[in-house]
Amino acid sequence: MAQVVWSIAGSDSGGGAGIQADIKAMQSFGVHACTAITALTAQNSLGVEAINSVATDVIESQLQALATDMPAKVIKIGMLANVQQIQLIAEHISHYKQKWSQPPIIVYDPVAIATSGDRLTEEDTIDALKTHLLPLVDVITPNTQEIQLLTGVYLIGPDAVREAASKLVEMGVKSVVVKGGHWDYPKGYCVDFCLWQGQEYWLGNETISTPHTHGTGCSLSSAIAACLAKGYPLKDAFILAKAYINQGLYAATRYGEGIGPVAQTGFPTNLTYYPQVIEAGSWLADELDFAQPNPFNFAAGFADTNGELGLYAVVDSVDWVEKCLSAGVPTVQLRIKNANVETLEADIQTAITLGKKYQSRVFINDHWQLAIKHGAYGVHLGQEDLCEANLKAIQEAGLRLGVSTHGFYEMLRAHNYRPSYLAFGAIYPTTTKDMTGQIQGLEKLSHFVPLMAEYYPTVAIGGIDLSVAPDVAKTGVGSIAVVRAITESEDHRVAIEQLKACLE
Ligand SMILES: Cc1ncc(COP(=O)(O)OP(=O)(O)O)c(N)n1
Ligand SMILES: Cc1nc(C(=O)O)sc1CCOP(=O)(O)O
Ligand SMILES: [Mg+2]
Repeated sequence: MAQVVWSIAGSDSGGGAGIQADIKAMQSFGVHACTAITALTAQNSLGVEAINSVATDVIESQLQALATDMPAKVIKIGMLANVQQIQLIAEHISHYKQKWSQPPIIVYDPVAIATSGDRLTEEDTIDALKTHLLPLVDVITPNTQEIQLLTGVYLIGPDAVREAASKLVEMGVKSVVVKGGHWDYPKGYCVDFCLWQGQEYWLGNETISTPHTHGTGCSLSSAIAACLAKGYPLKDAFILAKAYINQGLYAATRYGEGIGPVAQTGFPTNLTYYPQVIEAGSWLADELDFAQPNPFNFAAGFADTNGELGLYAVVDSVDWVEKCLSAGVPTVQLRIKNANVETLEADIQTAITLGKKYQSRVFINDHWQLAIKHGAYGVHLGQEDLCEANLKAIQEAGLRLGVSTHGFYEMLRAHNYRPSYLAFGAIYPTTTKDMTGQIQGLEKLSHFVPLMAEYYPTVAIGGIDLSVAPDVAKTGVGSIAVVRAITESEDHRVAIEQLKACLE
């Protein structure tokens, strides 16, 4: 059954923003949208002609009907027309947070000013928002004007964005997404910011040239709400919502004489629409003056693997490397954790030699210095390793680079480095490694693969065994990486043959 998401917002008679946009955006991400309407605006593509706010008892009756039968996983709040409405909504949200067995996640889009420049709320609402609503908000999604209105910080650069976001956190908001659509900094680019769990995330793409941007704010926050309801972490919801808006801007058309609405298309399936993760070392990061801890850290474009990797065994000893290679596994990774310093280098050297003997690919996990020293086929690195490893040295030595990813954000971050392959995990729960909170499932895998398969060999890892390998293979992923399905099998040769057959 689809997850339920509520939108508490105003109706846009022009059909491009407000409740109308929210329902369409939520539907695009496969959740069920319920609504409580706060105002009936009279709008068209030329602007706002009237705001007819809904009486608080009428709003309350809508909330009551929903709460008794269709509680929401996520509640998106948009336009609140006056102080009475803010107080009413805050009281109800506070009650849901305390009383519901699963407290809802609150996404608040502080709709104060429409894209047309028209004000949508009464002047005295700002204080009421700060007092009553903001302390209940999990994710706030202001545009640059709205964040200025709420915090008094004028957004002249990235440090000002950070400062404004911190002020919102001081006001009680848990996470902040700042929409850069009106920012134009650096010139010609649209840069967005997210502060989540104390970490900052920056996304950027070239500004998409269209006048038809009506409803982008509402749609972005609704897409975020829908993705949160689907279980995506905020950093992934942020990326997906941004890609959704970009896709919609490319397809936007006019319906009246003025500004047309952003098109409401489906789940973004083309990498062209996805923003770039802005990281130290990249051109956009330099423009934004990001500090770069290690100059050697950034390198893009690694040697290729000449095709998909097939069955991929991840093992922790030279003995297992040889057993897998001799049984016909085309790709093997030596993954030694808590290494014995006395034997580590010899083990890595032997594994590399075995790879050459069997003319198969042997990747070395983590120990990139030894992998370079002994001429390995490739190294496999995790996301944290990307900040520490000398990527330039790996690239210049001609080693292949495989990178682990867990979700959309990490996938796009890895894409900055143009590695030799991308691994997606953990697809299923596993006992081999603690992957709490990082289980992706088949639905997400089936989004990752078509996005990336055109550019990289793809690998699925985590909890994969013979019982699920055929389903995993159906996503089109080029390789299945396993630990226990081989090392804990009764007969590794039989297991290897059966797993290989799933990929054929
Ligand atoms: C093929 C493949 N995919 C993912 C991983 C995990 O790598 P990493 O994130 O570096 O974690 P550790 O393996 O080091 O615990 C992998 N090893 N192989
Ligand atoms: C080493 C590893 N990395 C993962 C990731 O998702 O990055 S999951 C994983 C463990 C895979 O072991 P098994 O096949 O026994 O479940
Ligand atoms: Mg590692």
